[in-house]
Amino acid sequence: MLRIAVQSKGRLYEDTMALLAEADIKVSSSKRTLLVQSSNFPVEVLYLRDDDIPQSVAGGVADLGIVGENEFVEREEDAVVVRRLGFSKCRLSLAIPKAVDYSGLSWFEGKKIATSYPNILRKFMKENGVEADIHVITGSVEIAPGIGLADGIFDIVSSGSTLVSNNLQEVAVVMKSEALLIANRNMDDAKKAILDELLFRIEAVKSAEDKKYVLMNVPSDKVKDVVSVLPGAKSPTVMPLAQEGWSSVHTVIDESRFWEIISKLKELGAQGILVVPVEKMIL
Ligand SMILES: Nc1ncnc2c1ncn2[C@@H]1O[C@H](COP(=O)(O)OP(=O)(O)OP(=O)(O)O)[C@@H](O)[C@H]1O
Ligand SMILES: O=P(O)(O)OC[C@H]1O[C@H](OP(=O)(O)OP(=O)(O)O)[C@H](O)[C@@H]1O
Ligand SMILES: [Mg+2]
Repeated sequence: MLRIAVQSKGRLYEDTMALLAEADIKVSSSKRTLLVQSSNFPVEVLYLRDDDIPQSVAGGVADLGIVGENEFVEREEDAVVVRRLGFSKCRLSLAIPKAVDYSGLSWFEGKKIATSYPNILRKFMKENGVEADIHVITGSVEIAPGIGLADGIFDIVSSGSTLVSNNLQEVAVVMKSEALLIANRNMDDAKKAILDELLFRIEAVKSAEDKKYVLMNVPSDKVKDVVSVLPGAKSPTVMPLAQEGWSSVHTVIDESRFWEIISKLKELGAQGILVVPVEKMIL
């Protein structure tokens, strides 16, 4: 049995649970139980605050964890990054009041910066030869300059709307972050085998993300032209239709490319185009 540490609620929770569900790993998300066994896969989920996930994995309380890169780097715990998961994308940035005329990093010399990420900030400031006064607070960082608690902040930015509503400007991006799957260094072979199966499933889910299965009817004399405008496909499937002179063409493409080629397909006489989501893909 593998134990996987997951955020109990917050920004990571939903995408993490969705990933497990797509990998067909059933776990009830009963809010009061902190340790829940899957009913159809040898894992149990330990629900924690995200701050505690790196340490629990490094120390072996959990075998695996899903945590933001920002939190993992900040905690400086020793665990293996097994896979980047592509969700909860954000960045850690320095921001200062909008009214300030920013002159570059040296502006922060001697200034007070509020943050929940002192280790990352300290390292960055040291590398850049700036001495600042780092003030640690655990939340509501963006209001610190407005209430006179600090001159600037170092915090998570995604859309930037929290900065805007607090009259702040982003002046430097220090690191980019996304959710990571991390693992304890000392898993035994039985646990590694379960991890391999889990990774196989995650791979299948991630490969299918944004992929569409496209089916269309094409005049048989245009099949070659249609195939030549279909991007990336290894080799589309071409089948005769019952109606003579027509063929059915099937392929898998990136959703983003679909809109580029749709008009070309129509020009070539493709009809009855169906676009179907792909759930899993084993390459
Ligand atoms: N606005 C955002 N957009 C995208 N990802 C984000 C955003 N805010 C946070 N994250 C990512 O999600 C992680 C968890 O954020 P959340 O705000 O839920 O943390 P928290 O308040 O510390 O939760 P906890 O109660 O578990 O300690 C962050 O460490 C970061 O990696
Ligand atoms: O750039 P934005 O899109 O505005 O996102 C950034 C904000 O999102 C997070 O907070 P969250 O909304 O999770 O609330 P919290 O402060 O309660 O953690 C983070 O702490 C920032 O404050
Ligand atoms: Mg936290």
